Amino acid sequence: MQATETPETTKNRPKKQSAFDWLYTDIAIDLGTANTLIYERGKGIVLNEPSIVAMDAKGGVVAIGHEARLMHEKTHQNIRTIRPLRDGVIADFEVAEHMIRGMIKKVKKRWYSSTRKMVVCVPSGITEVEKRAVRDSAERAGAKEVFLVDEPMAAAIGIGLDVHEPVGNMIVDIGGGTTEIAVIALSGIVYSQSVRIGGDKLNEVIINYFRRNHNLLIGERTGEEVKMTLGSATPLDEEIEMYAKGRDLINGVPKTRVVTSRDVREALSETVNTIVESVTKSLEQTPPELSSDLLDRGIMLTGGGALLKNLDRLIMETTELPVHIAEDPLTAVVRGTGAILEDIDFYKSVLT
Ligand SMILES: Nc1ncnc2c1ncn2[C@@H]1O[C@H](COP(=O)(O)OP(=O)(O)OP(=O)(O)O)[C@@H](O)[C@H]1O
Repeated sequence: MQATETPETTKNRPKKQSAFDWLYTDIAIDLGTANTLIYERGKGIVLNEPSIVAMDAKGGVVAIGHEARLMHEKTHQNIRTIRPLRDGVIADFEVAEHMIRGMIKKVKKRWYSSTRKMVVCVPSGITEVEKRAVRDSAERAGAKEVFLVDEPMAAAIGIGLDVHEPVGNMIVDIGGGTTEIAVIALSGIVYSQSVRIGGDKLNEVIINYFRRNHNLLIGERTGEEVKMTLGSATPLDEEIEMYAKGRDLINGVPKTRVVTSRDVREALSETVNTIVESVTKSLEQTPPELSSDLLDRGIMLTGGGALLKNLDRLIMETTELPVHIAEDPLTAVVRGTGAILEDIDFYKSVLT
């Protein structure tokens, strides 16, 4: 893909550090449950691909990212597709390492260049052991120096908030595996909550809905497509419908069923409400002075889940606070991680 210029890349062009600078690449990586994005110092976002690896029976890598996603759920016994991250954390170390290595290879300047600095974002709720696993995977994938940053902090920087200010900001980052809710002030996370519910769970709920109500077995990709097309948190001005294809569970033949946005909303409501309840719980835990900042600033939604129709409206109605969806919510975290990479000294205090 073509590199995306951001204000950080144009403002902070990398200074040459040594005569051998061209031999190295410094990167920032948003290692997500659903998508992995890479930002290269001085260039911007250079890779945005699904976090999937296709492997053969002998453990060799067949494909990574987009190509592997096309094979997902369509493989035979000699190929399997694996998503190495679950709930925001690495679930399969070996495959995660292959994936990081393969993605870095895709964006490498030259075959002989190596990765020097790597800034990686991690969910704020992960354990020290899980953090160690991320660091080890990054190092084994070739990084000489690894820096970790909490995802909501990276998201806040990515959407242009001044995280050093003595003012409270609430970020709700809804990814594939986790929802991260954090109140940030003075370069630190004052309060955070990481719920292991995200877009994947919503897909699963839709798959179960079809199984229960239509005796139809649909795949993960179809479930996600239904969610993105019809899914909503509150009634739509104009309700919509679509056809979904799958396998009939009674006679085993391929079938098509019509599904409406109303049905999908009903199926999603319990999970969506859990996300909203986590936001209200976080508000209850926010210190009063920061809480009053939120009255003016409101809540910022980032991550792909922020795009679920009317989710902002539901959170606004429930909390009675202004709710904003970040511009390009799917890239907010990597843009922030990239901004940190561009000026590590300035952002030293936000690194974990
Ligand atoms: N228009 C949309 N409506 C609803 N959900 C969407 C939409 N677009 C993307 N998503 C969902 O967003 C999720 C991916 O978001 P994102 O890339 O921010 O997650 P991630 O960083 O990979 O996950 P995590 O942060 O949990 O590790 C997927 O579950 C995807 O289905």
